Formats: sequence, C-alpha cells, structure tokens
Amino acid sequence: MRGTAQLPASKSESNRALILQALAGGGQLDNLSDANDTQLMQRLLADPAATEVDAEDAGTVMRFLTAYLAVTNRNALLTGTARAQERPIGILVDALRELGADIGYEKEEGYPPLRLRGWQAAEPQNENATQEDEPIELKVRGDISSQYISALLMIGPMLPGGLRLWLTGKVGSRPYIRMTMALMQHFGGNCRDLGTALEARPGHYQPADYTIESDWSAASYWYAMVALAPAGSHLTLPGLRRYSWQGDQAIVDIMAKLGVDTEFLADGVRLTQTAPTGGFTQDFTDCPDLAQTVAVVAAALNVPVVMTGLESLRIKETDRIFALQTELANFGAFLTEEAEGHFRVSTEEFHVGGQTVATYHDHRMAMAFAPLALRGPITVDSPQVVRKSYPQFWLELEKAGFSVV
Ligand SMILES: O=C(O)C1=C[C@@H](OP(=O)(O)O)[C@@H](O)[C@H](O)C1
Ligand SMILES: C=C(OP(=O)(O)O)C(=O)O
Repeated sequence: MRGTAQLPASKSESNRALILQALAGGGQLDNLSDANDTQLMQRLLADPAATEVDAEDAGTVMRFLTAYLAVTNRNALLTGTARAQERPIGILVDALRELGADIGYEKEEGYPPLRLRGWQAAEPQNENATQEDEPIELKVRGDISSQYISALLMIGPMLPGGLRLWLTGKVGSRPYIRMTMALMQHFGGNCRDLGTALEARPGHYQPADYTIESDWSAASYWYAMVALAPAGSHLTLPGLRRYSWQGDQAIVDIMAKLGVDTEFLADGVRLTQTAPTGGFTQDFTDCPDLAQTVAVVAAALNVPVVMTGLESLRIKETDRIFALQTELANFGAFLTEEAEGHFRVSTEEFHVGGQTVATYHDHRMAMAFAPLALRGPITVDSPQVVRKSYPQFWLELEKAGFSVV
C-alpha cells in the first residue's frame, strides 16, 4: 500500500459547528463533511418551517436537534429510523423538561419520535436557581451518551441564567464533550469545566469562521489497512491535525501497538507499517467509535487485546458487541467477555476467503471489516451504509488499489 487517501471531514465537528452557526446567526464553515449525518443536519436546519423533522439514523442530529428545536421554540415532530427509535433519549428529554421545554413521546416513553411544543413558559424556567441570573443546575447521567450533555451545553448560553450540569455515573465519550465546549468558545460562548460540573454562562454566540478537521474515526480504517498490508506499506492522510479536538486521535497510540507508526506532517499524517508490540488492554470509554476497527485488526494479527469501556456499543447504530462477535466468528476469531466489561479478542485460525460480512445498518461494521480484503476476497453486505459518515469510502479504496466490484 502506498499513496494518499482522502478522508471526510469530521462529522462530530461539522454537526456542532452547524448548530452553533445557527444559534450565532452566521459564520463561514469550510470543509463541512459530506457525511449523510452532516448533509442531513444542514438541510434540517435550513428549513425552520418544517413540522416533521426526520433525523434518520444520525444520533447527533437527533440529540442536538431535540435541544435546538426546543430552545428555538419550534413545534415539530422529531423522528428517525426504526433503529433511531430504539436509541434512548429520556435523559435529554427529562433535562429539557426541567428547563421548561414541552416535549412528549409519540410512541414509547424514553425514545423517539418526540413531539416538541416549544417552552411551557414564555421564558425558559429557572426554578432551580435561587436568583434570576443564577444558572439552572441539573444532574445528568453521563454513562449512556455524551450527546445529551453536548446538546444541553450548546443551548446553555440561550437560557436566562445559563446552565450548570452535574454529571453523574461513569462519564463516557468525554472528549466529545470537550470538543463541544471548544467549539462553543470558538463561537464566543462562555463555558467552563469546573471539574465537578460543567457550566455555560448566558450570552450571545458570535458568528465565527471555522475550518473542519478531517475525521479521525474515518482515519482509523486506513490505519487498519496499513497494519494489515504487506511489509513496507505506507500512506498519507491529509487534513488531520496534531492538536485535535477529536478524541479518536487516540488511534495514533493504539495503532502504534498494532504496528503502525504515525508521523505528523504540516498537513496530515504519514503512516508507516512497523511491527505489533504484543497484547495489551485498551479502554474505549473515551473513544467508542474505534472499538470495531481495533477488534478486527487485533483479531487478524492475532494480537491478544483486552477491550474495556464498551458499555455504549450496544446502543449505537446496532448492538456493536453482538455484531462484532457474530462477524468475527466467521473469520475464526472471538470476542469473549471474560469478566464483566472485559472483552478479550482471541484468534483460533484467522482465515479470509470469500466470507460475507453482514453490516447491521452500521457504517462502522462495513469499514472496520473492509481492510480484511488485504488478506483475501470478502463481500460486504449493504455497502451503502458507509454514507452515514464516509460516502467516498469505497471510491477511496479503489483509488488505493483495491478491486471493488
Ligand atoms: O458527540 C458526538 O459527535 C459523538 C459522540 C459519541 O457518542 P456517545 O456520546 O453516545 O458515546 C460517538 O460515538 C458518536 O459517533 C459521535
Ligand atoms: C455512534 C455513531 O454515531 P451517532 O451516535 O451520531 O449516530 C457513530 O458514528 O459511530
């Protein structure tokens, strides 16, 4: 493997920047993602009169728009795909109700679709505050999805006294919360991490320009390819930054152990194949979207990796633990829960030769297993799933020399 692969722009940065641009009333965004999740967010924000808003299968769109539509006093039905209707949202709805939003469940309590009816009071309520300009204080569980916290923080400055969130439980996906706060500050939002709580002070966002970084989660599939490619392979990925707001930059350190060296360039990174260092334990609490990539590479290289912090994987685009276990087994590898929350990747006899990988409506299943084609022919079922985050994925594989038919 040699050459350069084009990455999509970060969908996480893009979808925050779009919400903040809408709340700020302007600003130029460059290099927005072509991911369906981002294109969808852009379309939905551009139609303020819509009474039915379909977030499809995009978690960030569903969660961020719940808060955004509420705070902008919209009357709308917010819905999504069948899977989106199985992904919980009760924690966010409870918090928004405490703030004064009028939100009802159309079907099952705690799940989309949601009926949004603006605020119960003309002004967002401030019952929990002792004085007019004090922030409303809320306790929010951090162990289900950080997207609820990001959604709340972004609307925090719009509330009369701002917002103070006390996170409870084990907080997952923390880097995504830090990314939210960094982008809020970029748009002139006043927010702080107080250690025990997160605070957004009241105030107006200011229009700001921002160039979105390339997507580190998408980069992980190219790291996987370099790890599995013939010796001497290397690859350049433009648009990635050394100082990134994306927690999935953790792939740099993880892949160093799986035999990929990263050199930061003026624009992007250059990956070079080295040798795996041996087994290790990796916590995915902060970077859940990397779990599938790492599981497949560890299995294929027969590196015993113990994976922890996978709790949120069962409520993503699919139950990713089940999907990984089922599909890895077809290649002679296993993901076994040996103690609570400790999943060991082990390989009996890894073989690639004509298997069909089921993708479970999950872009990351398709992209995580695709690098196995370096070891033999595979068929990836429903390949169009990649459009959620990386529509050009198969095209880029072809450009890199894969035969995609
Ligand atoms: O805020 C974000 O942009 C995201 C947060 C993460 O979700 P959780 O917070 O639900 O783990 C991640 O898995 C998702 O792909 C994107
Ligand atoms: C979990 C993901 O996305 P979301 O939760 O935004 O649907 C993902 O992209 O892996």
